[in-house]
Amino acid sequence: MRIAIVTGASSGIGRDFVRNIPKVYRHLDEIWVFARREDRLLELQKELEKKKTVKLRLFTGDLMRDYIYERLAKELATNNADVRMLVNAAGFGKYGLIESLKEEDMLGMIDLNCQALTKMTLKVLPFMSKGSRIIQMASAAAFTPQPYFTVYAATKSYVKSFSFGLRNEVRKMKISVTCVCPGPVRTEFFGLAGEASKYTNPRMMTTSVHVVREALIGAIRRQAVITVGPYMKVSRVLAKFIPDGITAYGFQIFNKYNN
Ligand SMILES: NC(=O)C1=CN([C@@H]2O[C@H](COP(=O)(O)OP(=O)(O)OC[C@H]3O[C@@H](n4cnc5c(N)ncnc54)[C@H](OP(=O)(O)O)[C@@H]3O)[C@@H](O)[C@H]2O)C=CC1
Ligand SMILES: CC(=O)[C@H](N)C(=O)O
Repeated sequence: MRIAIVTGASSGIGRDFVRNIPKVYRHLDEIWVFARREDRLLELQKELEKKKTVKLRLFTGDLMRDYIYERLAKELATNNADVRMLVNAAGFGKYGLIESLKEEDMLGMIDLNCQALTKMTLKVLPFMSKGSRIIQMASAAAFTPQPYFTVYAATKSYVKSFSFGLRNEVRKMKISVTCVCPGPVRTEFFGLAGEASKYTNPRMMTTSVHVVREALIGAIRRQAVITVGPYMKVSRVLAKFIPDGITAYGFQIFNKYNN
């Protein structure tokens, strides 16, 4: 069975991947979608049923718990799955001073953004074959440390580094890995992130549809990294030349100025 797997499918970027993957992969049998909110996944399933594009198989549950990977491992094996595309889009960020954030949220970002993404990749990789593609959602926050988004930015640096390392390891299997680094995107992310939206320039905001389009084009071309939008492209170049200490200090000043 030829499938795609998408985490974070109940909203934002992940949901738009599910809507758009069938346009570029026309011979998929199913897309397996992961998120905690079953009502959202059922809505998406109905939407795709109406369009008669591809069947969705729902994996409702928490990616920070083991049961979801146990079910996945069983279903991959029993369905003789050939995973053509894996998209790791589940993630969250909490903005604020370290001492004001809850420890469980900070550790949760590491668990979901890094550990769950890694676990999903490791579980799925043996079921991928020549020509398969992996898309990892990082962020422009991966380019440099960001005070007040400290843990979130650190998790995204991990995703970027993991993606580059993995890309080189799986090249011999003809599997490609693309790391996607958008700036701010208008999704539910900012509803959960705390005050992050207060410091976000609306002109820099883009849509999840735009991010997904760029990501899918980049993945088809087997690009290593996709930086979405002109501001983020400039940030990426600057981050290569300006020492981390200076950019981190810049973020801190900017946020103080806004307080
Ligand atoms: N929005 C932005 O500005 C940017 C986002 N990104 C990254 O893109 C990715 C997608 O973000 P975006 O679409 O904006 O955010 P959303 O908040 O819209 O979506 C997050 C998704 O992750 C899922 N999720 C969260 N926690 C868990 C969990 N414990 N187990 C399973 N699923 C979970 C949510 O589903 P549910 O709640 O139903 O479980 C939801 O489907 C993230 O990795 C984010 O860091 C990168 C750059 C910019
Ligand atoms: C939330 C994000 O990841 C975004 N790149 C930002 O820094 O606002």
